[in-house]
Amino acid sequence: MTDSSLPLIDVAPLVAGTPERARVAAQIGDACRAHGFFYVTGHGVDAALVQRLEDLSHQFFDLPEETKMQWRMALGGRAWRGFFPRGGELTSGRPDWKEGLYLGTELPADHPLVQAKTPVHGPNLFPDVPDFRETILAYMDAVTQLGHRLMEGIALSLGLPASYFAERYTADPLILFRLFNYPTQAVPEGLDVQWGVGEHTDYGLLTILHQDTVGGLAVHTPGGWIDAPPVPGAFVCNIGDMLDRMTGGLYKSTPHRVKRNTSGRDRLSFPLFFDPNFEARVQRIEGLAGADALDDSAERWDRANVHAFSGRYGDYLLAKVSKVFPQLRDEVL
Ligand SMILES: O=C(O)CCC(=O)C(=O)O
Ligand SMILES: [Fe+2]
Repeated sequence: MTDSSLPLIDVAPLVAGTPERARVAAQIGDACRAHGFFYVTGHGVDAALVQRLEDLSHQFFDLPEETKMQWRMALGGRAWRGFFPRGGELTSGRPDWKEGLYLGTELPADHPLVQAKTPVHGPNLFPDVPDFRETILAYMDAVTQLGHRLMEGIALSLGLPASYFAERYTADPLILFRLFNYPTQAVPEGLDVQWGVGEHTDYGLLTILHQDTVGGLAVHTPGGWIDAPPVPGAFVCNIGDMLDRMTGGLYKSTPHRVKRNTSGRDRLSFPLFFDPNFEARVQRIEGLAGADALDDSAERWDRANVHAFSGRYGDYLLAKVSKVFPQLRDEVL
């Protein structure tokens, strides 16, 4: 256990594909039914790679804002990539007190999906910090591989074949990745900021998050808000709206938020969103016991009923993202 009540799961057998992975899958299943949040260790992602990404991210965020604005999101166009400044992203209409770099699977300009102007697909806007590009790409690759293994565990935990999600949704997953910096600096007078990130659920299947040692993430469990403090060497995983939708609410996408950082040190966090392919049509999994697909919109942060959604994952995502970055909506939609 950790010093919060979220479970810590050693996923080494799942990563290695040994028979003990059934036991790991059962632990993941318990966590998804109880909280939708868990920590993973034994994940095989190189600690030195994670440390290198932290060091380079500090180098980047320590640059003057006008330098970082050379890589601003407006220049990323439909690919939805690049830097956004403090207060530049909204949750439920209010600015969050964080800055970030939006990234995703690196696709060249002549890739068919980019040629077809598919939103959120394209080349990244890599800042001019030595080794940053290579480190980001290596990290996204390693954590995406982990995402495939964790989805196998989630499938097994539902009594499905390990390849269930890969066959339907994630052979070519949509990977969005963000580097966030939560500045410890005070919020300027007159800006209506309450949180580092306001309460929300994630949109897709599974989020795999590295956070540094500062802390601030909290999870809204059925029993109330609990902290998800940093656990050295562990990733925090949580399930998103599409898994809630597919499982008929058996695995809930759990609301979470990040406190404003007043620690005296900037806080870094790196969420990687492992999501269905943009074109995938999201369907309910047949025959799951206990899945009642209850409309819980009255209690949800966004008052939405995820079970009423049908269509392409990409459409769900775009509808959400345009609320977060209203200024980019016209560019992309
Ligand atoms: O920074 C964190 O700890 C969480 C960020 C988050 O919830 C998100 O980006 O969806
Ligand atoms: Fe989140």
